[in-house]
Amino acid sequence: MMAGQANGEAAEHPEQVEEHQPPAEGVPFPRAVRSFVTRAGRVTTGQARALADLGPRYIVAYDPGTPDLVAACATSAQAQGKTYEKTVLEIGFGMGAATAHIAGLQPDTLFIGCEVHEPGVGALLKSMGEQNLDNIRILQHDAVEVLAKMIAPASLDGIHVFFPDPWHKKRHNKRRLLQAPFVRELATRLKPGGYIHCATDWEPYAQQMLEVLGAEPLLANSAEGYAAKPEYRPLTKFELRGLKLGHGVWDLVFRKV
Ligand SMILES: C[S@@+](CC[C@H](N)C(=O)[O-])C[C@H]1O[C@@H](n2cnc3c(N)ncnc32)[C@H](O)[C@@H]1O
Repeated sequence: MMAGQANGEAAEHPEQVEEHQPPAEGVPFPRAVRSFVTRAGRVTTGQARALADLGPRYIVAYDPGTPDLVAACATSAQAQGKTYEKTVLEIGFGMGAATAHIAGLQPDTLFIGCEVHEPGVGALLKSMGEQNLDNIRILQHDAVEVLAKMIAPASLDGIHVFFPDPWHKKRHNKRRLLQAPFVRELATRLKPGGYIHCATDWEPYAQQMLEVLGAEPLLANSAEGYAAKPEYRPLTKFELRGLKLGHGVWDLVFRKV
């Protein structure tokens, strides 16, 4: 079971989808290989209403003609009289529970969330409306492309990747998001001193994260190995249930040197 399912995501598991095309050498994600599959999932009435009412204000269109999304967001926020101290990118926010929680704790930080699953986008917008949150922008697009085309070098204060799809089966491991070439790209987008915080409940993926983050010369581990869970990351219902059953969760926090 995966983290997102406890939040009401579609039951269809991405790893049920076969993928036959091999990845090209040295390319983070050749277009034949993506870290996600487009899942069926019903948009609820509340999510649809949030998409219609709040989407126009908070959803940012994917546009490779905007090479510095952080600056563009800062400019449009300033036009509305708001200045943010920091900008954090979250990749794969699922239903957005952690995103909304952290955005509520850190009102002076702008959170840019990428998620491809439309019910998740609707769910986060709904939470934003309910919690009166203004400091989140959403891209409903592949984060790999967003990072490559829209995030300028050294523009982010932080990156969150919570419970990325683990792609358990050996033949699917190549679809994991956190691999060396992509980690290098992530690191280049951080400001010096900026951080990347990853969490997973799948130990082999935790080990892979530790290995690839640890091997990236632009990053330094903030802990000896795995980190203690930072207070801002909430425990999801799924995670609490897993912890009660004795399942592990691993957090990793690395800083740009
Ligand atoms: C296992 S879920 C975890 C969701 C959430 N972070 C949580 O902790 O509940 C992983 C999410 O990442 C999204 N995802 C995977 N690859 C992505 C990509 N390249 N760009 C945007 N979203 C992606 C999936 O759609 C899915 O919702």
